[in-house]
Amino acid sequence: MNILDKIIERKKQEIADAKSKISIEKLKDSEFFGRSTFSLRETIKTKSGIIAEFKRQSPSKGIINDQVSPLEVVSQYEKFGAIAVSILTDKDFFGGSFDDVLSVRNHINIPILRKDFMIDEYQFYEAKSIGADVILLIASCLSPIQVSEFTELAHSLDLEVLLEIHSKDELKYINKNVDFVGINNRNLKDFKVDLQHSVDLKNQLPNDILSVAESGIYNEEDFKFLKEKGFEGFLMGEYFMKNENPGQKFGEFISNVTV
Ligand SMILES: O=P(O)(O)OC[C@@H](O)[C@@H](O)c1c[nH]c2ccccc12
Repeated sequence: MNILDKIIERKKQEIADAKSKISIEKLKDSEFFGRSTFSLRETIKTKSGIIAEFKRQSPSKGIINDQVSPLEVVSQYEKFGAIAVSILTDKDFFGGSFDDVLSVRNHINIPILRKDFMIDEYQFYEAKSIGADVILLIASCLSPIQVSEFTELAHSLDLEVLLEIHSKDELKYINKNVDFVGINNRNLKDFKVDLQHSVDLKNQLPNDILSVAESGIYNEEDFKFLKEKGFEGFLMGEYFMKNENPGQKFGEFISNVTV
């Protein structure tokens, strides 16, 4: 069984447990449920930029950084000009939690992407209840019909949708309602990173779609290469997180590239 299958199997269990503890009606009582969200789409339409990620660990890298708090990191991401932050909420494989989002929501004024493996409607209500603005749909975990139904549900909750694809076969998941298409430079099944593969795929996207280059951007050259190819957004985590002070590292990086 590949790692993605393992994650999904575990996720199903986790969702079943969560549902038995907290009903959707209860999630709707959250102080964040009725808030109006920040739009990443509006920002990215007028300026490209970096979505900076808070990630403690990953299945491919093990522990990346478990010494820093989400608040200290994402506050600096915002201060130095991230257009949004991404926060992993998967616990077992990425060391994240809902608290990581909850603890920063009232302290930053840019969109938060709840980064998780979305496979059930329940998770969209969860995302809304913790104060997320954007959710990720990973094509390789879903069917095209699920992508279109989940997109509708997300929009009804005022959440924007980043659809992640990795291969040519997944182009069929794109529908005109998704807000952005992310091309993952990393293959989630074997963790290989290939930037050229992403550029080739980008060239096959519909013209009017906003695109985000995701993962494996490890230096300024990688960034410039992808920027030149026309991506509007850049999702970066490990490169910042592996430092003692990820926010500071982000600040240095962004001052050395043209976003
Ligand atoms: O840390 P990196 O290589 O900069 O990657 C960030 C982000 O793209 C990556 O965490 C990611 C992209 N898609 C995902 C899906 C699930 C979990 C994680 C991810």
